[in-house]
Amino acid sequence: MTTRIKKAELHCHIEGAASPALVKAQARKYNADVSGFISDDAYVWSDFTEFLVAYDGAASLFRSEEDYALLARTYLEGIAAENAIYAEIFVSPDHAAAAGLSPAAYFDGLADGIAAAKASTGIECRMIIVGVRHLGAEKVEAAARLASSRPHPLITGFGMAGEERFGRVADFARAFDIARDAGLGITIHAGELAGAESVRDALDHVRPARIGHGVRAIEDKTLVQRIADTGVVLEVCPGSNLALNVFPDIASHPFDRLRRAGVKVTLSSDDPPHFGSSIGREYQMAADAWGYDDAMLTGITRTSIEAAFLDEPTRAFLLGQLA
Ligand SMILES: Nc1ncnc2[nH]cnc12
Ligand SMILES: [Zn+2]
Repeated sequence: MTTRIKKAELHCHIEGAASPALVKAQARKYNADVSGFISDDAYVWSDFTEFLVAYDGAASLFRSEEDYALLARTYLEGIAAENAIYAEIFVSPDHAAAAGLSPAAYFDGLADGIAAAKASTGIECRMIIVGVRHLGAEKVEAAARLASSRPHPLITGFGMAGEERFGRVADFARAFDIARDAGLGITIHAGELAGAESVRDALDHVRPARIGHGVRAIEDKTLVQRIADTGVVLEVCPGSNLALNVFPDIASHPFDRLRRAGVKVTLSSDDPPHFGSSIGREYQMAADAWGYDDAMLTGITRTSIEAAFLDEPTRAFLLGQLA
């Protein structure tokens, strides 16, 4: 069993971490109807486009600092119970604004939840502001400018999520230049819904430290070698890739092939309750599918913490817990 392995998660959308039960409680609080995307305590969607509708619907029910503090604390205490010692969460000011929350209230609410979970479990957490690709380059640049103002000490990165098939990566290059120039860690979703060319574009135009997913790079051997040579870290989310049918089954998932090719791979759950997953389940699935032992899995956690958008003292402290 992998329960005793110390874990880390680099790729989890905080609005996507809200369980159906929590969203239903929020719906009662705000007298909202969620039957369009929740049924029998499960999210209801059949493809990525419908997933985004459910995601946005859930996000719309977190409307105050207290709501977000509850969401962050619930998620972090839940993964700490699975022996996670570190997490980075994607936070979306565009979703908060759509729910009527200012960036400051959004970040303060999340930070309150992060502090509460750290006090109760010791888990460390940092935030990555994401632009939403299908809202267009102007909105993503606005998110990058917000991130570059360094609005909260726990915000250490900038990324982009949303519909990968919208627009071209080059359209967003300026947003990433703004964020990189402000000293933020850079990650971008690529190679999930679009193929190897999406990953190549991300490397060429964004020069990220990490790529969200990146798994369809496997379609191009020279690209895999380029990723291995450059040391760009992949935030791999196998449960998400199976649920969204990026790959039909775990046997065809390229996680282990990428690792054997020298690519730095990590494990995350992306939007855990949507995909019937959690960081604990991702580690167990890796152990079951690819025969990873405790040392291998701890090595994956070490890769995550080495790639984390973190200050060095905190990184050293976390790595010390793996020794
Ligand atoms: N898997 C995913 N891909 C792109 N955008 C997302 N937002 C939340 N989950 C996502
Ligand atoms: Zn994601």
